Amino acid sequence: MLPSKNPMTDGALTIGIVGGTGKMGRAIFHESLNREDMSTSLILARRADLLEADRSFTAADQEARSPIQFLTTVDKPSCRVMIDFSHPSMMERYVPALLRSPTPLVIGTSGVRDHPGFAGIEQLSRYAPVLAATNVSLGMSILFHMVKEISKLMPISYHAEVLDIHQRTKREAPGDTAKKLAQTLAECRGKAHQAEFPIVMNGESRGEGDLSIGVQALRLGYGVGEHTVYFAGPGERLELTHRVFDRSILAKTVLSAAEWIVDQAPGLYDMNDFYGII
Ligand SMILES: NC(=O)C1=CN([C@@H]2O[C@H](COP(=O)(O)OP(=O)(O)OC[C@H]3O[C@@H](n4cnc5c(N)ncnc54)[C@H](O)[C@@H]3O)[C@@H](O)[C@H]2O)C=CC1
Ligand SMILES: O=C(O)C1=N[C@H](C(=O)O)C[C@H](O)C1
Repeated sequence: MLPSKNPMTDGALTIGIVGGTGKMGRAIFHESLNREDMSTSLILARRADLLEADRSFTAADQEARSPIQFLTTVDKPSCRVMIDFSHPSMMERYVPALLRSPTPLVIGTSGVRDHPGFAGIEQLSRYAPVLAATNVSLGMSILFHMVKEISKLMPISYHAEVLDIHQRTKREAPGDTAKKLAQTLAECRGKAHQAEFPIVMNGESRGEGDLSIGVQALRLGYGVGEHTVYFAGPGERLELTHRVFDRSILAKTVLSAAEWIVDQAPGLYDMNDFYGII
């Protein structure tokens, strides 16, 4: 680890941001500037993104309390905790370094669990604490809890569907949260009714007695994220919606989660562990 030479940052928790050029990465960096007890020491991104973002990075560097390393590959982590909100392909650029020098990690990038690089994350979790966070919002952790409870009560004849709405440029459609909501519905409804509830993407018209759980995605506009779980039966429909209005609230939570994860024992954690939700 690089020692801090700046009295302003001595004792501060140093963070590395993978995907620091992206919407979440920038939000996390800017929130870190509001934290006296934190300091960004490393930003990892693709070369093209670093070059494109050159001007704003110069400004970011000037705004920061200590010098930032801008890297395309990490050889030795110069941070106490790494934070990854990027693309699954980025894992190969820093996970080997974290394995060599076990370093706590918060990873919120979508699609990582389906990527071969996740084996490295699982390996890392044997030596350092890792928080793999599909969705960092408190409201979303509570929504998952509600979905589990409602699934026990909802009759088998009621149809369940998930709608995922995100900004036009989001890469995944549907996203990880929507898929995980559908999996949770399938598991919990399956257990409650001793039946199989298949998951279908972009579900078309189905028979009334079809138990499948459809997942739909809309990609439009510039907002953050919105998920709705529907339960519909004769003459009624229950809708549970979670909306994020501002990325800065996600970034604040990520920093609190980073602070939390450094104090945990090695292992793979999720946001329920952070929030203390069973
Ligand atoms: N867990 C959670 O609560 C949240 C998760 N996310 C996830 O975090 C990730 C980043 O989200 P945003 O910042 O909105 O995305 P973005 O598109 O604004 O930024 C993506 C970042 O990844 C980097 N990158 C590296 N390789 C890439 C590739 N092959 N293709 C595209 N980008 C590449 C880009 O340089 C950039 O820094 C996504 O997977 C998103 O779903 C976003 C918000 C909340
Ligand atoms: O890309 C995003 O923005 C988000 N992605 C995550 C997902 O799709 O699960 C979480 C959140 O909805 C924001």
